[in-house]
Amino acid sequence: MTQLDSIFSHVDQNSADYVRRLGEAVAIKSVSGDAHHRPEVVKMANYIISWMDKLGVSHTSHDPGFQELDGSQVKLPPIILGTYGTDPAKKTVLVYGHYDVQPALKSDGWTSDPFTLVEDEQGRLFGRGSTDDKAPILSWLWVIEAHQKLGVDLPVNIKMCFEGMEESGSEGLDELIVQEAKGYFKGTDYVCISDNYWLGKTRPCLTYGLRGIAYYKLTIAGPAKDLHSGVFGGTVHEPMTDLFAIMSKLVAPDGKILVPGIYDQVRPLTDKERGTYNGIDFALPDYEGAVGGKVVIQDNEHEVLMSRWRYPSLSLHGIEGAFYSAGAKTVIPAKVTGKFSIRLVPDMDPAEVHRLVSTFIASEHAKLNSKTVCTVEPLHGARAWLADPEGPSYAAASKAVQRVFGVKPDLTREGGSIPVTLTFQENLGVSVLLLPMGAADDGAHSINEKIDKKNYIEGIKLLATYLHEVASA
Ligand SMILES: NCC(=O)N[C@@H](Cc1c[nH]cn1)C(=O)O
Ligand SMILES: [Zn+2]
Ligand SMILES: [Zn+2]
Repeated sequence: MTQLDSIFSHVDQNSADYVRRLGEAVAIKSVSGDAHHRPEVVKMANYIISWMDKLGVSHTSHDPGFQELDGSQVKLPPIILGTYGTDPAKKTVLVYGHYDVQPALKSDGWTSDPFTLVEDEQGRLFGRGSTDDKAPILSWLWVIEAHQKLGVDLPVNIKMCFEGMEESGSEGLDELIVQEAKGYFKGTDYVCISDNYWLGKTRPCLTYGLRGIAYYKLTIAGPAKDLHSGVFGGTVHEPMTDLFAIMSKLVAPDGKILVPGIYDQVRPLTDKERGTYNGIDFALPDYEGAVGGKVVIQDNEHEVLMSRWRYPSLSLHGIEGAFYSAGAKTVIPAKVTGKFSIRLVPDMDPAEVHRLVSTFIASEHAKLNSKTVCTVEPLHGARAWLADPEGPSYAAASKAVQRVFGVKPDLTREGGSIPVTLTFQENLGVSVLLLPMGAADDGAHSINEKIDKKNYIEGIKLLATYLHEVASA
């Protein structure tokens, strides 16, 4: 039996424990976007630290300071830097992940409590953060534990960087990476991140590109207080009317962004790039399954992939300050804030995007001839990331996929954003690889987020095998 064979059977034998521990982590409501949950985010950091202590991973916690959230100063959760092994004869792999999660309420439409991990008869593990990103970050720890339990030498040194603000703009992380590039992060040979998803449900993939993001708050303020629409309706400029008018000018129903100049910065499509879409294992019906309805704009697979990976998109997310409860309250909201974001692609620059967006919104507001006050505030911005999927780390990951799953992985890009990928690539000057565990239908950020038990357990084996392959690369 090889070392990896014994690790695989150890992982299989301990699968119930891994699921139970994922349940402990999911029960911690580490929602970074809500100030009320900040103590839970810190509790999740402590949960990880307690495992690091048990496993002999040395660690330091970095305090990024405070952020302004909902009008008050809120302390940011720690960035945890861990070190396991410092053997100069071994390669060093830096793994990154995040322990915060998106918000979730049962009333959003979850079939079970979002913070109680529930396994169904198909082996799906439902719970907020199950796939994004709690199972992946815990898996790195289980890989270390498996080696220790079996007395197998881990063939690489591992550095770990786990943050608690990824879902809310990664506050303070870039600064720490720049500051520690020649300190803590020195000696990193490769970066590996498990925080995205396969393209479908069966074939694993290696991911070499992500879109960036520019997130906005658009506020329209009018009267000093909410008004009775029977008493004042028809006599005042209404913030909600103006907000709807402006937000409807940002994007067309066919997904085209209407902000003038926004497509000028997009890198042109070459024949070489077009060729990379051939042979990717991706089917429209499966995608519609993940979407949960027949509402896909494009009518062929390549166009869907290009629209997700290499063209920008603009999504309207919500409105703060608007009446949304049951009943028929006849209110004129005094001040409303629309939230929207633009996913950025190579070569879009967040500063230039901000200039175009704020100029356009100011001119659209001026056209309304309204006495309301309109302000646009960028919340966070990050450029797109694109790597060269060649070299020892990608080759090692490809071999690992073939060893664990018996198939060659697809090479993919993705439409989401993990801003730290570019920061690592530019500041550490090493290859960055995304090695996902979850499947396309996991529903990250959505209701009923899940990870399939099979993906979790085989994912632990995948990360272990990747480390062994990297060591011999
Ligand atoms: N798993 C990565 C992920 O979900 N990233 C978020 C990052 C983000 C940016 N602003 C709010 N969240 C994403 O939406 O892509
Ligand atoms: Zn994530
Ligand atoms: Zn996420």
